[in-house]
Amino acid sequence: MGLLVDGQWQDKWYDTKSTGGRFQRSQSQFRNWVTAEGNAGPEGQAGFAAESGRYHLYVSYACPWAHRALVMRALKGLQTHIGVSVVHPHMLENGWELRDDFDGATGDALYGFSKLYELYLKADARYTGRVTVPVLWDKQRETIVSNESADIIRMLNSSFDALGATPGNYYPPALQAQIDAINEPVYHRVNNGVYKAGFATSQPAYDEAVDALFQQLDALEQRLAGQRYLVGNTLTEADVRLWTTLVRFDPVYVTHFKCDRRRISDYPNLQGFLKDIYQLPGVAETVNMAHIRHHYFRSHPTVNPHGIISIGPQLDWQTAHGRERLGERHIEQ
Ligand SMILES: N[C@@H](CCC(=O)N[C@@H](CS)C(=O)NCC(=O)O)C(=O)O
Repeated sequence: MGLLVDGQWQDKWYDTKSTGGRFQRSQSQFRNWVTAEGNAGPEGQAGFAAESGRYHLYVSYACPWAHRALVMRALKGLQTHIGVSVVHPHMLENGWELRDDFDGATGDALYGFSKLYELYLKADARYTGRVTVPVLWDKQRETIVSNESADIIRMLNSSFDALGATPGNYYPPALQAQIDAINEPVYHRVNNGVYKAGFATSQPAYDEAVDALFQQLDALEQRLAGQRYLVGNTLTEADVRLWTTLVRFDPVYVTHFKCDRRRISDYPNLQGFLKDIYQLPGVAETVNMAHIRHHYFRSHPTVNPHGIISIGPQLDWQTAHGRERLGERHIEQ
């Protein structure tokens, strides 16, 4: 685990001294936007034109943020238009490594780099910051379009439709306010909440994070009692964003990040929701549990010094979820 400082790699764990033991996630820095025609992004970001074969995703199967991008790529049927390189699950002194000596890890399909930070340096030789996945890479300009998953999934959702993407709008204009409203607490209390609990280095920091996490999961359980998805019966990006954390919860976060008040399998509605999305076409193939479990248990020596991988629960997400009773799934066109 480390970061680049003015183009130099430094092996450093997260600094929680100045924040009372609280983990703070840094902001992503590459924030350009792929649009259908190459026009500017929604907030004026530099535009890159959508073209088949031009963009490449660097992901980790372990990472919930990168997983969002893989799910959206599958829902939109973009597998033939956007290639993928998968990092090795262990993230240690060199950060993410582009090795292929673990089933499912591909190495670097474009440059043969062995470390992800080399790709960041190709985009910006003096980059300062963390070296994270996902990365959306432009093979034409040889630079990073974006390393922010929240933005990348919106680009995949809407910018590639003219190239023959699978129809479906997971961030439709009429629902954007509702999607944004639920994304906010889900991000802070759940997606990032599990990390805040797991990486806390003081009791108050941990207590705050787990309290907020389980309050939010309880609220989501209630919300999903009367509707199939987070925004009515329409499947949206908000569901994808919650789902990648739920998938990792019972097999990893309960033990490794000490999120052990309840399991997702103790929440009937969240568990049904998890299965419902898992069973969508193309989605189960994006879940690689060996990468998920090896990554977390082996990559955080401050949390799990001996790297023992726990036995873990038996998961059965292919069985009936019963969520049809709440109504038919709607996908906005
Ligand atoms: N805000 C980013 C966060 C991405 C992120 O933090 N990814 C983690 C893996 S789960 C990572 O690459 N961490 C490496 C590090 O922090 O050095 C996004 O959503 O794209």
